[in-house]
Amino acid sequence: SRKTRHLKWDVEYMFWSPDCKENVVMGINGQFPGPTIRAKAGDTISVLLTNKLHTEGVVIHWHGIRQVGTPWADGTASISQCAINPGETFDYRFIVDKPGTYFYHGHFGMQRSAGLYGSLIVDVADGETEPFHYDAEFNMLLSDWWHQSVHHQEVGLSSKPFRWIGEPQTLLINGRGQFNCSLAAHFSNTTSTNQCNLRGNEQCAPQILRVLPNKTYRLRIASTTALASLNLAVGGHKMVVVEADGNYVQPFQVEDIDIYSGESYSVLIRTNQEASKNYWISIGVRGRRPQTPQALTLLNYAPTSASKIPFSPPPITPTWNDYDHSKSFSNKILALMGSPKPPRNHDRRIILLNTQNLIDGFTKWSINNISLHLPSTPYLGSIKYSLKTAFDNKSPPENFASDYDVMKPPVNPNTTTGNGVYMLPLNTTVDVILQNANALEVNVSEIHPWHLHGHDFWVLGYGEGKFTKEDEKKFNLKNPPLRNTAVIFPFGWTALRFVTDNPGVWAFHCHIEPHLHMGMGVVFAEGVQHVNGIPNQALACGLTGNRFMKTTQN
Ligand SMILES: O=C1O[C@H]([C@@H](O)CO)C(O)=C1O
Repeated sequence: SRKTRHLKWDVEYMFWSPDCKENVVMGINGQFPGPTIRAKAGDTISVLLTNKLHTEGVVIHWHGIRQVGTPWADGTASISQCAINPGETFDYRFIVDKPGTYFYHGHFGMQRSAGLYGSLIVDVADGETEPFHYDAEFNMLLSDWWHQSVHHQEVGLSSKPFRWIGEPQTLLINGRGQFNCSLAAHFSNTTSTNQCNLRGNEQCAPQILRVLPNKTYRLRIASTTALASLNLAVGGHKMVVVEADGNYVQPFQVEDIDIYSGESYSVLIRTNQEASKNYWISIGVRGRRPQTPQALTLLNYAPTSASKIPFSPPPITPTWNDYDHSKSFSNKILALMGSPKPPRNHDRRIILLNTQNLIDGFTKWSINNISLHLPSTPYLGSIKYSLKTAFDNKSPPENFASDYDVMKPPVNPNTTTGNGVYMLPLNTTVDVILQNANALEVNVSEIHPWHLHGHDFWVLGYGEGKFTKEDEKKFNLKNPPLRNTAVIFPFGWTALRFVTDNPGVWAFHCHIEPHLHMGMGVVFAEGVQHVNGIPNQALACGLTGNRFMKTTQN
């Protein structure tokens, strides 16, 4: 019984107190985070999205949904569609074909950082079952929050001298965090932290996970952070990881999980601990020197009162730069037996060097020495209709200079902007090697979670230093996990493989919002001549606007 789920959404700015301090957030239908979409695999989602912002366009990306046959609904401004103007409505209509834990978010400017996000949960189709058992589930959408407005942040990032956004003030769980107090001040040895005095009905009050003893719970955890890499632990409870980015994985047990921006996991916990106690769920920052307190909430065993403080302090986040811990977690993620396997060989290999650079003194990120600057006409229309002046037709480089030292800052940090695309013919197997490098400062290389639109890819492996031809011998072709986001570790590389079976124009970028703003992404155009039925409204701007707005359907 496949059905179409019709939703009507208004996007607007509103006052909200995500971390007990009032601010302006982007909300949907008066809610922050936006409404959770719940559907069954095979359903069609139709979101009639009205832009109620007074002076800005908006688009929404359905993160992890491949948009097979509907590339114009991917919600990427300048890539798959024109931004929706104030007062206008766009119908996002697409099929959710695979069960899993997903989310949606703004993909124009830094609107995701401004709070434009929500959860998208796809259950198995009627008559199907998940390959694991659980009694009930909870949904946890993780994000990070700054007090400075996103406009202020964008101007700082685009200024000379560069002004970095710094670390977040607060981590949020389902849009809720505490800035000026702690739920666990009792356990703190500093007196500067106040114990929170919340009634529970505040916008910043934590959502408590109420559980029954001796049951199995599925925690659906997704991260839409603007910057922070996170680690999550449940005091006194082990977790069994069963899903990653909407794909089943070989179950494995851990004490804590790392989750990077753009990723999602399902973990199972068994409520087999003493039922007269409560337990902390704690989330802390990884990969960057933290200046943000842990996010906390409670696992509350019925019938114990939720106001009973746990017996033990919150689980401690592993040291921020303990990358061995992170790598060990990443290497445990393997596809569940029976999952689709990658082709044995690749047709094309694209190596992408990630560097921090300067353009006329402005700080940028570049891929093979080009910092992405999106054109005003969306690629989907300009490629489909061969509007050659819409963007740079020269293909971007597929590799970088062989003498480049990834362990040192760039010898010549100067670079240029560009908007060229990688043209990918249909039905080819593409390998992408993401190569990390030293940033502008000596001995600094950062984590970058890379997200691909329109596809899942197989993660064939991670390695240290510069990728060499020898490294491909170590690729996992047996049970590599399918994902839509994969991290590159400092001074390392990550190898991905995917098959070009989905006509459209797909962004592939660092999911750290300020890094994308600074140019850290590329664009793949895949069999665009096979795309038919682009709604007029998706192209009503730039050169396609001039050309096509008079006809009814392209
Ligand atoms: O893009 C970034 O800029 C800063 C720093 O490199 C310069 O201030 C930082 O930590 C980033 O991730």
